[in-house]
Amino acid sequence: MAEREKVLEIRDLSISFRTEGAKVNAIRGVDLDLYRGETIAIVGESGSGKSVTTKAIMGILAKNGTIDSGTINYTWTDPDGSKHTKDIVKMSEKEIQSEIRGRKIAMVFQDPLTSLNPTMTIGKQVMEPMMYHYGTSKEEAYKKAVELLSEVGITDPEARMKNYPHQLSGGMRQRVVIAIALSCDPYLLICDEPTTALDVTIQAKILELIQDLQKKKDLSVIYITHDLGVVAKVADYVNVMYAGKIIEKGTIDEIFYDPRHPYTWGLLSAMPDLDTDDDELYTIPGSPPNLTKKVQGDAFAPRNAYALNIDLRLEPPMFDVPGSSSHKVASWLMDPRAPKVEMPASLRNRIQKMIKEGVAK
Ligand SMILES: Nc1ncnc2c1ncn2[C@@H]1O[C@H](COP(=O)(O)OP(=O)(O)OP(=O)(O)O)[C@@H](O)[C@H]1O
Repeated sequence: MAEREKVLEIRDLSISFRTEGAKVNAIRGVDLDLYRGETIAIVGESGSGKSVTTKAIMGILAKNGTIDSGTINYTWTDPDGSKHTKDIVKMSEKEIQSEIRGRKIAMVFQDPLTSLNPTMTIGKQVMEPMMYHYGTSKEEAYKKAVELLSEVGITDPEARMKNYPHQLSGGMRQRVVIAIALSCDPYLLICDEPTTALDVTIQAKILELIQDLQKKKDLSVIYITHDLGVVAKVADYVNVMYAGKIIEKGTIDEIFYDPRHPYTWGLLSAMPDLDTDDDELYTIPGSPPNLTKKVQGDAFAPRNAYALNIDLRLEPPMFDVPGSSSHKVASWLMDPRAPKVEMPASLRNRIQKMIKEGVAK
């Protein structure tokens, strides 16, 4: 197997927001790795910090946000084979704008309407980034834009170039957004709930499209999503976030078939499947902690039926799951001295079923 090439390495990232009267400690020491051609997913409930983490990578934090500590090292290889690494945290807005955002790293958001300009033709919107970042001539950009639209599955691309976003369906608009994202040949694509706003049948097509393009262009992809069904289809590695921290990470099989953190158990139990009625769906009791207050011990402890005494006092470190180099869990239950705790029987059954059906890709 070829050696894996790391493209992104986040270490100890902490981000806070100033709000009226209080500081929100939204991201509390995140470590994340991404390799070329691979896909990672960041999952977790609303407010766990998925978007803020990826926005920091793109240098688009809200004005009231500050990176308090950490590094976001991005590595790329130039056409001459030379390797470069830069810490995005230390780059100026101007550098990020010209080198990173929309060029080496591109993003696809949930709602294509918010990322498209309603007053500009599709063609102009696909052409502009190439002309801005690479100084591509208008003629060349036009040619490339038509090619890109056809590559993302838009039929009659020359006619579509003249259309405005409202003249296209939701799925088609998302294809245009993907074409724009790919127009500057990025290394890394960040997809923030890319299919949530779309019909189920269209969802599957868009995911397939992203996967095909990823293979063709050897892209690294980060998905952020609530939807574990999407994760199972696309991800190689999963990072589970809770209250601004990654609390479990591993390969797709490790997270879906051998989850260890009670929060991950909760997320998997809450995942709808074809046999579950919506009204019998499990929800994790309680709500996430207030991040304006100092979190004492394990942030999940108050919602955790398996919490130990130590969870209320001390924050758990990342434990390695024995026998795996990729599976890591921040829970005192992983300490060799902890009592042995089994996941709920209903989840165990569910996982058996998932294994049988081969739910994870
Ligand atoms: N500009 C801001 N000002 C204050 N707090 C913010 C700001 N942006 C984000 N936060 C807080 O940071 C935390 C993480 O938010 P984030 O949007 O990353 O969550 P998320 O996991 O992406 O949620 P969702 O799935 O709903 O998008 C939340 O507590 C949120 O309220």
